[in-house]
Amino acid sequence: MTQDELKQAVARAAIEYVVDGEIIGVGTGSTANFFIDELGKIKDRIKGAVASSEATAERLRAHGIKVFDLNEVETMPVYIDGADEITPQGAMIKGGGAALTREKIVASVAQKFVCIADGSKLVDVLGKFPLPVEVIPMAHGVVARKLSSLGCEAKLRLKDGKPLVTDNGCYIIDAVGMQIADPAAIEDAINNIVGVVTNGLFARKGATVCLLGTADGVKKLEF
Ligand SMILES: O=C[C@H](O)[C@H](O)[C@H](O)COP(=O)(O)O
Repeated sequence: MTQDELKQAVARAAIEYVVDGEIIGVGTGSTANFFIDELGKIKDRIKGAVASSEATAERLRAHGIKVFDLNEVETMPVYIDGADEITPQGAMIKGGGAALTREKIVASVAQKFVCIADGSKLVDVLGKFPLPVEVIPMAHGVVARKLSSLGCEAKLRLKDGKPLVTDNGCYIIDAVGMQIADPAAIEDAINNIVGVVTNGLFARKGATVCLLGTADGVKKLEF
């Protein structure tokens, strides 16, 4: 099976977690996109969705799914999203698509986080994938220096030769080569740097369930 077929398989399997008549939290990225396409097929069963990015909102609307502003929603039963890395304990790195802050916000409102990922995303220790850190633009230099002092190479993410600008008008610094033996401690330490909006570690509130696409079928990990 190709990686896309594995992503499609977990996207289909995640439909089981959709609660009829409710608002569903929807993530960002290629796996989440496959999920949105599946959600489109059962759109009449749900009230709508909260999107974790402008790209996701656009794709949801293209399927005729109503997109709610998070400020209109107090709680939702489930948030469904991909990950860049996930451990057997449910801690994740997210933000390869620069949507980490909105993802963390929407996930914080959901009762359950269902992570959908192809098998290549399962790792024993996080950190091979560069850790994304969203920063206030005027602070990117000082934040990069402080990140470097934590033992990584801090690289400003570029797009077409210019700093990539997130949906929140901020920049992303990718922390390359960070040793993440204790994800919760690193998540807190980075979030405490002045100028950081948030970082892509989901350790404090990680996944509740992970649907992992493998050659032997979809495996379910519960945390
Ligand atoms: O900002 C992007 C998100 O955190 C994605 O969920 C993550 O990068 C995984 O994306 P993909 O499903 O494309 O591998």
